Amino acid sequence: MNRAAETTARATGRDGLRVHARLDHRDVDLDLDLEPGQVLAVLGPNGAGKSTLLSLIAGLVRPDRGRVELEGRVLTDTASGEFVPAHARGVAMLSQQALLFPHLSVAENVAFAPRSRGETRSAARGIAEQWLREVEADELASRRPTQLSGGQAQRVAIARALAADPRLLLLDEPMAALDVGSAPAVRRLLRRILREEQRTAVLVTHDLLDALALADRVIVLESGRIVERGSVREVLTSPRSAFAARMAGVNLVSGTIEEPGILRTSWSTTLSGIGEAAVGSDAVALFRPGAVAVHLEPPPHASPRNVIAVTIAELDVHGATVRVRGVDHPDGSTGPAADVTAAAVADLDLAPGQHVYFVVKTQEMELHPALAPTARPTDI
Ligand SMILES: Nc1ncnc2c1ncn2[C@@H]1O[C@H](COP(=O)(O)OP(=O)(O)OP(=O)(O)O)[C@@H](O)[C@H]1O
Repeated sequence: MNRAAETTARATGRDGLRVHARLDHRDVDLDLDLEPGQVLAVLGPNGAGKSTLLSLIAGLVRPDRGRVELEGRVLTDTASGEFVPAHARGVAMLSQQALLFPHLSVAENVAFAPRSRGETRSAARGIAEQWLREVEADELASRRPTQLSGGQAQRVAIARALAADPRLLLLDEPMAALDVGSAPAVRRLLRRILREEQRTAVLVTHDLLDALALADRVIVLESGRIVERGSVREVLTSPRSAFAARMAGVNLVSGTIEEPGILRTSWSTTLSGIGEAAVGSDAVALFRPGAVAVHLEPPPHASPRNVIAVTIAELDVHGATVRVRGVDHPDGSTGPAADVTAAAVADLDLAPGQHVYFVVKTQEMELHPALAPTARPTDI
């Protein structure tokens, strides 16, 4: 099959990835499907279970209960005892560090997987040359890994992963260890490889840019459970978890819907907004920092506006905009943020410790149902 035909088969062929796995001692319980040709970004705080998910898929960790399938092939099944070892899964992993074999040249590193699967020396060399060209690293072929920059080494690691002809790529924060100068070029390269070749991939990242540039779907993990899932756009425009809201740069306040369009927080602030959340249900109010006006006194005729009393925690300057951060809410959740102009900060003479009022129009306040209980019950 030529590359184009192979790509089409990859994208339209059989099932993609299915993971249904529980690991008791890490308290991880995950359940996800990914269509072939899609890239899934996995977001979440430290210790949420992101690396564990990759290890379960790669065959580095066995679940206590569960099943992992790739393109219709069972890789792990605790019910039947099936467990395909890591090297035979057709899964390639790319980590933060390139982890090239130090004693081999760049070309030999990339030729390693084709050689291991039985290609002749010259065929493996040809495959290595092709992938090094693909990642624009062909001129590095005869170098040793110690003679490469971080960005160059990561390009070579990408070529080495692809030369193994994987059915699935696992990317564990591939740009995290690169300096700001080389990360964009590697991100562009990955975007080209993932998107143009319609590869199926799972990408663990802490960087919103990676999710936006590379992924079709997003899951957010917290405490070993998937708390949000959807398209990148859905999750980042209407986040429901505190983590996704922070990543998306929106304010999130939790509470209960007291009457249609009114959310009451546990510290008895009421917020009026627009949205479908039902009376009596748990809900979140979302508003953008740019939609907040900062006042020194509560405005006398605030309706239909929301007035939130805030103590300023800090001021962060981003170009001509200043982000005014409030101290955490009484329930311990992240305090609200407002983006105002530097001129407004000067006029109001804002400073940390000061008591101010954040004012947000009702139309700018979105009310959404809160997340379902975090643990999706598993039936395995
Ligand atoms: N080798 C291990 N043995 C036992 N428990 C582990 C092991 N590795 C991770 N854990 C635990 O499993 C849970 C999930 O950890 P994991 O490393 O998957 O999180 P993560 O989301 O990748 O975090 P980070 O962003 O810090 O890398 C945590 O409670 C962690 O302490």
